[in-house]
Amino acid sequence: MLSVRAVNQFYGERHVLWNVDLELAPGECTCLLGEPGAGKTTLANCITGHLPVQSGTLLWHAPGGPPEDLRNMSVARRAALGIGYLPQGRRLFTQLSVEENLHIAHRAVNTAPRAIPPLIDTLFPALYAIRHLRASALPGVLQQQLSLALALVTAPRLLILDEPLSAHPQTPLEEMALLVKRLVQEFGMTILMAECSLSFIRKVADRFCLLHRGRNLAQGRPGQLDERLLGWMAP
Ligand SMILES: Nc1ncnc2c1ncn2[C@@H]1O[C@H](COP(=O)(O)OP(=O)(O)OP(=O)(O)O)[C@@H](O)[C@H]1O
Repeated sequence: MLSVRAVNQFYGERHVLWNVDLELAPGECTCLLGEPGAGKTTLANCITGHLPVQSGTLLWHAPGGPPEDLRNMSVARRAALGIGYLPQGRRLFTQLSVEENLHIAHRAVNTAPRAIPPLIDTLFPALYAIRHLRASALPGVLQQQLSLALALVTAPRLLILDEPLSAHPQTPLEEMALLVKRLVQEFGMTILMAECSLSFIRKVADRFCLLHRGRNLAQGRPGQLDERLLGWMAP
């Protein structure tokens, strides 16, 4: 799905990602681990196009087509290819309705007629039922569902989630884990998720990639996670 090779990124003079490699296989959930400041959000932003990379390659593998280099593509073009992003923190238009928020997110990558895909109704029936209400009028848990729905409304092939548990504190771990598993198993999405909760990672991850100070420290299956590497993580 996506091959990240030898990616380096700087903030000014500061070298933040050092020759990072990451291979995302289709239909798998890969968890990106690392201490605060390890570079997880930076890597996510390099993939979505919100940050440029200084060197390295980002190859997108579409079924049946040649690999495409993402580096010179805009955020919108990458989103149109199928990269969805749920950043940390809620980004809603609070004065607009649920439906208007979804239409804006949908239209950002799709000029097709206004329509909310059935995926949203299926995953978030309570939210869909009150889609005419203003986002500001929703209780916290439904605002969190709406921010998730905004990342999903384009039916991405690769969904990048930046610390969804801490960004959605009112959504219980079990519920979030169930959602992630449904996205992978029922809707065939590939997921890259920055996360710090080990118990959550063990529930949903097919693979992990551990960053430390911007470098790949280890990659593999969750069963290979070495507890000695993870002393900084939440249990
Ligand atoms: N806009 C910026 N300008 C300069 N330095 C930055 C910027 N954003 C992040 N950094 C620095 O880059 C490094 C990597 O930050 P990043 O946010 O990618 O880490 P992270 O692993 O996502 O951390 P967290 O778990 O706290 O979100 C950190 O040292 C951080 O201070």
